[in-house]
Amino acid sequence: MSTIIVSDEQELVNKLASHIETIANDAIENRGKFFVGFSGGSVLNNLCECLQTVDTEWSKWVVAFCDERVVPENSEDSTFGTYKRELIPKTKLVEKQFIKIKQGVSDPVRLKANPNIVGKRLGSEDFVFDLLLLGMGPDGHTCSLFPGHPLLNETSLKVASLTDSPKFPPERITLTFPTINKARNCMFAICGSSKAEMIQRILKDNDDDVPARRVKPHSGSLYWILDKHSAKNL
Ligand SMILES: O=C1O[C@H](COP(=O)(O)O)[C@@H](O)[C@H](O)[C@H]1O
Repeated sequence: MSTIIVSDEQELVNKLASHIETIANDAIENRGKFFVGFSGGSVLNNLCECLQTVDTEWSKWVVAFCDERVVPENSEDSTFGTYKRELIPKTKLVEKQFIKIKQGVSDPVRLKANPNIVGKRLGSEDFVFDLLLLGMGPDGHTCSLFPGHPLLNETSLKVASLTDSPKFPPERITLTFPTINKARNCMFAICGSSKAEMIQRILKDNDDDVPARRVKPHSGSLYWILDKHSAKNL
């Protein structure tokens, strides 16, 4: 595991950019494509900023989501919708490179079908993400895997739906730990003192009750890029 502590958000954005560029270009050189998972929440702004400086073959990228909120694409809560508005116009990524969920589906039967659609697009049993770019909430959740939620213990589904997210909106689709922990690289980018207590519980107290602490790639690399405020208790 690598823990990288930087002085401010701008430095965090620069570090993210250089790590993403290295991992993406290595994947493209060795396997011809780069499979990456983007997160929502505050890390989305850091990613939209840093990706504009990355030097890569954009056409080789395939982008999925670590989690997505089941809301219409034009909602400001839609993770894909926000990347569509904030990132696509500023890079050479195009919409068809994104593996999206069916947006705005709210009835439980169709919602349950959504993970299958996403799961199919993620390919065969041995599908592996090259990189998951992860955030963490002040309660320690990552993706849409919340403290105490039964999905923390999911062992068979690659992608799951939930209708009881404690954070708005309640209906979401999320990668599960079996998929997350198969990734070649998992990279958290965390800013702000509201995350300091959870960072302490994860990196100092080794507290497995915190969902983000359960990100432990089996044979991949784990990075925590922290600003000095989130790292203040370490
Ligand atoms: O709801 C979500 O929250 C987490 C953390 O977001 P933050 O705004 O507290 O940084 C995010 O990683 C996840 O993708 C998102 O759907």
